[in-house]
Amino acid sequence: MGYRFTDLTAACQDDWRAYIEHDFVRQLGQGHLADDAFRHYLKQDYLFLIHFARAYALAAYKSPTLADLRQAHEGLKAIVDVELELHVGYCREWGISEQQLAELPEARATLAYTRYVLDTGNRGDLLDLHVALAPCLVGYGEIANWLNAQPDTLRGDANPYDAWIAMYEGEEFQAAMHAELAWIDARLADVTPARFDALTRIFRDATRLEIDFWQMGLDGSD
Ligand SMILES: Cc1ncc(C[n+]2csc(CCO)c2C)c(N)n1
Repeated sequence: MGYRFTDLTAACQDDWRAYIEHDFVRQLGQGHLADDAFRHYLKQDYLFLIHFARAYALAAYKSPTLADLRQAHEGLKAIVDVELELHVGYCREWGISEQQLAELPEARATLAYTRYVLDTGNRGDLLDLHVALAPCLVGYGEIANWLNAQPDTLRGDANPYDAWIAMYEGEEFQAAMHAELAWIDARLADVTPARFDALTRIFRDATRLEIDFWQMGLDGSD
């Protein structure tokens, strides 16, 4: 007993590295990711964010305390009022209109990942749901930090994806990531080994679905 978040990543180290260091991420960092791969990713990510907002609404429903309810409410507001607006603006810069976003067919990788998270939250409790969301929240912060540690990562105007890296290395996002880590660490401190194994399965599934999401971007698959 006395588990921490790092025990989850350690328990599925190969999948976690395959997610953080995926070819999509490497190519984005080096600035030579194909435009169309990034556009496909951006479009599907719009749908992903909508379902992610629903997952925060589910977290509100699953909240046993006022503090948890407030946290879920803040997360939902941040996605609906800020992130989705930013995303729509970012898509526009990449030539994707709001009309196009509204009419998008959902790719299988998006369907699989988002519905998996919602189903896990429905079946389980608030900790199950947070663990299903963790690869998304914590992973993107770690990806930005990993990219910054690579000598072949290109920063500034020379890299068309610089703004993407900047968003996730930014103070605000990194602070949200650390708050989530602290929340999960506090909950994991007193789970049993059997419960930790069950949470590890959720974390691994969600991490593998993140890998599929990157691969969908590279392959342009629907
Ligand atoms: C497939 C996919 N996975 C993770 C993220 C990152 N992300 C989405 S919502 C959110 C938290 C916002 O409060 C974060 C970090 C993404 N955009 N797309």
